[in-house]
Amino acid sequence: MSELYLVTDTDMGCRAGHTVPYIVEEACRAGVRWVQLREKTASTRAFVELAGELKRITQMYGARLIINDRVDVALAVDADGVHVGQDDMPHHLVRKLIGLDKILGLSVNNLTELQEAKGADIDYLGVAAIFPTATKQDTSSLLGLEGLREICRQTRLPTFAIGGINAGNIRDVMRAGATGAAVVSAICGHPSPYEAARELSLLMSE
Ligand SMILES: Cc1ncc(COP(=O)(O)OP(=O)(O)O)c(N)n1
Ligand SMILES: Cc1nc(C(=O)O)sc1CCOP(=O)(O)O
Ligand SMILES: [Mg+2]
Repeated sequence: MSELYLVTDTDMGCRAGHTVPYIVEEACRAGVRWVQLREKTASTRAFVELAGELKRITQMYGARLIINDRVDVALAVDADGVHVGQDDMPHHLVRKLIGLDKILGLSVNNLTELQEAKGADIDYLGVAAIFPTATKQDTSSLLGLEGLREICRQTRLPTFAIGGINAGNIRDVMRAGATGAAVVSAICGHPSPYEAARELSLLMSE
């Protein structure tokens, strides 16, 4: 199964002429099985409606739907899980709210945060940021491939690298020991999300 993880961006999709449901369906058609709905400015109503639409699409393809930051939205649409970072709701409270059966992802940006996450009831780590990215403004300092390699070496949890990953560097990311790679612009900003996802999947399995 492809461990390519699509994180959505409505504005970026719009600029490329795509809606988020279109991007998600094309990516799923290309084999993507991890989808995170990330909406930083949408109203709660719009967020829930989009999440419901993505739930139908991801279910059709057997892909997981993860909701960024918002436990309430995840619960409202019975999503597969939630992804939180260091400034979001603490992961132990998220776990309490979503229950044991849902997927919980946590961002770690350095080795200290990795240590703090030891023993926590989380299912995977988002390891960030690997390379420079224009997609998120408030990123932590860059880990680079060396930082990624060290974090992967020190954990048994699945690791999804994120930040500036594209067709030119995804093989290096996988060689550094990541379980998978999470991307926004490489798929959402591409003229063909299907072709982009196919190429990335092929490269990461080489
Ligand atoms: C897979 C994955 N990894 C990291 C992040 C970043 O989460 P966070 O630090 O909470 O930042 P925002 O995405 O909420 O801006 C992620 N979303 N997904
Ligand atoms: C959602 C997200 N989190 C990051 C972090 O550093 O925590 S970087 C990022 C966006 C990654 O976008 P792109 O694939 O276009 O570089
Ligand atoms: Mg967050």
